[in-house]
Amino acid sequence: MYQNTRQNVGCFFSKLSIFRTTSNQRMTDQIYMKRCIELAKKALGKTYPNPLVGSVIVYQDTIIGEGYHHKAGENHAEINAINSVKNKDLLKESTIYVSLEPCAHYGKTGPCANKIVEIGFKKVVIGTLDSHEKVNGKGKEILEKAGIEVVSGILEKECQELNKRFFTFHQQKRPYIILKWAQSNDGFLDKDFKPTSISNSLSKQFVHTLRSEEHAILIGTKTALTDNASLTTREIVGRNPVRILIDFDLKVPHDFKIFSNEAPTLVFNSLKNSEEGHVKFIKIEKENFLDQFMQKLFEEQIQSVIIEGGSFTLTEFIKAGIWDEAVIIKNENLNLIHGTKAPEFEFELEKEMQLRDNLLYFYRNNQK
Ligand SMILES: NC(=O)C1=CN([C@@H]2O[C@H](COP(=O)(O)OP(=O)(O)OC[C@H]3O[C@@H](n4cnc5c(N)ncnc54)[C@H](OP(=O)(O)O)[C@@H]3O)[C@@H](O)[C@H]2O)C=CC1
Ligand SMILES: Nc1c(N[C@@H]2O[C@H](COP(=O)(O)O)[C@@H](O)[C@H]2O)[nH]c(=O)[nH]c1=O
Ligand SMILES: [Zn+2]
Repeated sequence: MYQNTRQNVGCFFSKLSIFRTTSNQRMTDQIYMKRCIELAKKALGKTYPNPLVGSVIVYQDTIIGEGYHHKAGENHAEINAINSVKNKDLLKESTIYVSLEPCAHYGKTGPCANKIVEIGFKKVVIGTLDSHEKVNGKGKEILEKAGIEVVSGILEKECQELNKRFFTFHQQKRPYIILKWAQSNDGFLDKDFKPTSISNSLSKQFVHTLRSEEHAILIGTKTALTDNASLTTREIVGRNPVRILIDFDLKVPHDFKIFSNEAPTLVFNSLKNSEEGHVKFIKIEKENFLDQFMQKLFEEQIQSVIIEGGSFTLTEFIKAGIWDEAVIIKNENLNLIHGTKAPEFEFELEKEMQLRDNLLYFYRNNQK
């Protein structure tokens, strides 16, 4: 009996130590995965239509290589991480961490899963599987079939959040939609229907950063006509998003800033289909507009859109429930009394931020 108890206690402690080792390993994996996410984010806004991916290579608890995907057409994260390792002899004894499942298809570069097998890594740790139809578990399968130990789902939620645009695009066959506007204390977008500066210079820089992170930016006809908006990221260093204009009757004159050669522009209209330099006109019916629009943006491979207004355009998306995030900038010291009313928007606040006298409210659509 005493012997049995000792055996049971021994068994309990050995199970506990296995549990401790596994949970320690999981915590270690999370630390390296966090670094993969950090690396991937360096290319935020620059990889379209590709996802953001980061990778680190670990040999005996030391990072010996790091890489991330910089731009579509260039090396994938894993390849950049492998290339960064000085002593390639260590690779066979190393673990490669990657925030997204290694690819299994021939795109502009060869499959990373094959490269990992060819090198013969000891272990692969994956953040999240890739729902892109060309990968979707196939990368993991290649690795496992080659006898490599694969662990997946490390910081899975964070890795999915990292590629929220990419996943929404492939799973829902539409771009990730962010609504954004600035309103006065009394709820107006402008004074007397004329362009009005509501946000301060810090918010403006913040908005230009948001613009640089998204694939495209959208405005409606009236905003283009009233504001002569350029929709660039000139307040910061960052890429200009693709500009999208809804202009059924092609009312916006060709010499307006939205047609400048600083970025490509897509004009959704009811008159013509044509490509004129960096401006593409896409014909669309008014009926059932939003569904058709989402489909056409999917065909154009637009992965995310920040919608900057005006009120009519924003409200159409809010009413249809087609949005993923919203950012509202409020200037509480400004009353405009008369003008374009801000969209009606009553959703649960996720977080807020203060930039001098501007309050920024952030929302996420949980009702999709
Ligand atoms: N403070 C802020 O953050 C912002 C302020 N503004 C201000 O807002 C004002 C303009 O806003 P608003 O008057 O609401 O106009 P919009 O800029 O939203 O333009 C509305 C027009 O766009 C076309 N359109 C857009 N979406 C759709 C759709 N889903 N279906 C059909 N047609 C569509 C229609 O054109 P058509 O009638 O030709 O068919 C519609 O009349 C401006 O004064 C501007 O300065 C604008 C943006 C942001
Ligand atoms: N007035 C206003 C905004 N207006 C938005 O910015 C667009 C102009 O962009 P750009 O031509 O690049 O300066 C304009 O058409 C409208 O969509 N945005 C804000 O953050 N705060 C503001 O106070
Ligand atoms: Zn790859």
